[in-house]
Amino acid sequence: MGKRIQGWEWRVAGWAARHPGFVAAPAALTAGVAHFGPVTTGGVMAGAVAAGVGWYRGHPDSWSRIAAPRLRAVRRRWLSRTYLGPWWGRVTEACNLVTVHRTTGAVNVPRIVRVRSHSPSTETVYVRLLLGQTPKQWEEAAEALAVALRAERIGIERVRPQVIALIVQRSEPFTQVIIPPDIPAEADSASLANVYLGETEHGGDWYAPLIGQHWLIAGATGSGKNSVTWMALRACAPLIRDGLVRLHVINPKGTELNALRPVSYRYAETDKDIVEVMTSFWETMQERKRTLAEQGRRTFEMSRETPLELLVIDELGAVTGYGDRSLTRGAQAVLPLILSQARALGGSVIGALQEPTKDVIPQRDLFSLRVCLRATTAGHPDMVLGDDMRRRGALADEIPNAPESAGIGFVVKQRSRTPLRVRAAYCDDADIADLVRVAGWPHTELVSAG
Ligand SMILES: Nc1ncnc2c1ncn2[C@@H]1O[C@H](COP(=O)(O)OP(=O)(O)OP(=O)(O)O)[C@@H](O)[C@H]1O
Repeated sequence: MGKRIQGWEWRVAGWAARHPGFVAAPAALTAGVAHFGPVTTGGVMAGAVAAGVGWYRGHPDSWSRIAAPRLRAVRRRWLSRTYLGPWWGRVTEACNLVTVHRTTGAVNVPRIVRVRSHSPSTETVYVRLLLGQTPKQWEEAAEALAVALRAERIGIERVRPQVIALIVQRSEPFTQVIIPPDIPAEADSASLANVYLGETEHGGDWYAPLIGQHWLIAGATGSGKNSVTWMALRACAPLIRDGLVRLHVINPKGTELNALRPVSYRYAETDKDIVEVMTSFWETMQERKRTLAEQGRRTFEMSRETPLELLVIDELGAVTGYGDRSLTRGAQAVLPLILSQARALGGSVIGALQEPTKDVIPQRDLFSLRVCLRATTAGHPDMVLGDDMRRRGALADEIPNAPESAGIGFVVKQRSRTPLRVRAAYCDDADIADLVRVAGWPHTELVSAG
């Protein structure tokens, strides 16, 4: 007893039940030809193809959102050998992802439930776990799987208790610099609830809220950290002009961001000025707390009386960690307070960082958007994005150190805790000048420190 395995006809029937399209399509075709004749059936099929072409030409956006992922998935699933039974069986066996029945000796291969391909460079393969398997086992095998499937990298995501998704990155999705859209002539607070930053690996736009949020951008030198900051400031430009956003800029290196000096409410480069600007930022927040209490309001609303106070810190590491003691002591006295309390009061922080070590970012979780651009060591992605993020695919340390890869990095999709590859749009000098022009006119109340 116990040596028998299921007959092949049952397995075929099971497969057909799981893939009804393979039975339904030939059946419908045969029935169509028998019933209406080959000409009519051919005509209907040609009509369907023409409708598809019409959709593709007429509404490319909805086509790429709805039809393309499915069609690409069909091609990947059935027309390349990668996910076909025999090869998939070999790959999973070689990566120790099959189980063997103790008595029958039958090899159980994890089943592919569905394939979707949201962008030409990636596909998401939904796999049903075998009894006794854990997603962790797949995470550990991700690197071997990537080699076997000839992918650049594979990320694992838990979908529901027994189903995981393999996010298979075949090639680099970002081969071109992303040009930023025009600065809006008019803007309202809604535009800061959804700031355009660039593109995601799925070919969609990358947005993040800024109001009531803090952002942390980590990346080695030359990784393009400032692009994210510039994109935020582009969204703010008309609001800065209208007095609805006030910029507090801390620029210890005195580079690039010094273009913001004319449009900053407060600007600092030297240690003394930096401490002063940060302290006064905190005082403004305390003042705001009193104002809101007097007005009997519990939440902040952006207005000329209570503008969004935006603190931009280039080189957060120098300010909180390895700078002069007078600087770091002063900064450490107020920054934790700002990070923990300013959000509700209309204060946001954007901090850029080169070396994301623990002492430099003690309050990582207070930053709601964390971007990890090219990193110099394998430990950095997890330090910025959270535990296990590198293993799940945030291979920021493998982004090539080349200008062609600048602005590429990872964020974490909060709901699924999965890394998402993104690329920030690139503002060149002319774009920055444009931003300063829009934000500066007719700015009148400048108070610059330093
Ligand atoms: N988003 C981007 N897309 C394409 N190229 C970019 C992008 N951002 C930056 N670059 C290119 O990469 C180069 C380096 O960028 P940049 O000096 O701004 O990086 P950084 O991380 O801010 O550097 P640092 O830490 O040294 O200030 C730029 O000269 C530019 O050519």
